[in-house]
Amino acid sequence: MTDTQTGRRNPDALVRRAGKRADTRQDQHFLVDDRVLDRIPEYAVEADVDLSHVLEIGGGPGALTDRLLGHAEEVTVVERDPDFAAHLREEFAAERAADRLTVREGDALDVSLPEFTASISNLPYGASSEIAFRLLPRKRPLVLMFQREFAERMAAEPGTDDYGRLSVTAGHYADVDVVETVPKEAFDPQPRVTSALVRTTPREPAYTVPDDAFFMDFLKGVFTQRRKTMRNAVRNTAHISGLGDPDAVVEAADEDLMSARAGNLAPADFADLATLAYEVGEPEA
Ligand SMILES: C[S@@+](CC[C@H](N)C(=O)[O-])C[C@H]1O[C@@H](n2cnc3c(N)ncnc32)[C@H](O)[C@@H]1O
Repeated sequence: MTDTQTGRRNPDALVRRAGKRADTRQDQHFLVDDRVLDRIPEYAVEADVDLSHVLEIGGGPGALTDRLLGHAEEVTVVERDPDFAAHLREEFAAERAADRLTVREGDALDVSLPEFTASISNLPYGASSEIAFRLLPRKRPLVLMFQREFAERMAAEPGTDDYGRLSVTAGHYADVDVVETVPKEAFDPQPRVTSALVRTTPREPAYTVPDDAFFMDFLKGVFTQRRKTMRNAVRNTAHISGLGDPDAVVEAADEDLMSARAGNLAPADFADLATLAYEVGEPEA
């Protein structure tokens, strides 16, 4: 199981030992490239991230979990597949690592997440955006594997085609760096797409918004009308943002911002606008 030269568990052997075929409908594409696996936690170490309690979403057979236990004091893994959750508990039970590892069987979109100091994960790509929107407001450093296009949208700058709700949300909470592109060959079974690792560093202080949930809904609304002026987008998407009086927002907001399109505004502009909208636009309670 353990490579005697590197002291690392062999990911292929872990997959075999899990005694289960990967189900790609559940986004089960496992990392089998030792060099990539070794580098992932290093991206956190080189940024001086506090690794006292690392959250891993989607542990699978445990090759990344093994690396995380090599760096973190405590690791919590959330895994939806009951067989892999049981496998992870068993795999590390015999080791001293067992008392540093908590396995939570469940869906990362609805299990309660512990207080963590960082999240390092090779995510299920089908749930990337929901998981990112769940993790970013926790304002903790993240090292996450995504589909490459998703990573590029997350890091996109205003005025580019890739810039959207995801870029604004990510840029609102954190500085975002795409630190590595990972080829399909690093996984088994191979995904159809190229992957990329993103590191986010929380902004301190973040731009403040009065209510995170309202902010997310406001962004969702105006970006569904990204080709319209903000004036029209704010008015037309009140059913999404929950604004009772969108006209009051348009009246009170800066003319230039209302004449711009969502794709050209910076994260700080959205924070200001959402704050104003929350104050004067009668959002749903
Ligand atoms: C891309 S694999 C990564 C596995 C392992 N960490 C690795 O790097 O090889 C994603 C894992 O997430 C699990 N998963 C899929 N959807 C999930 C969800 N909604 N919540 C929690 N785990 C999920 C899958 O069962 C799978 O084990």
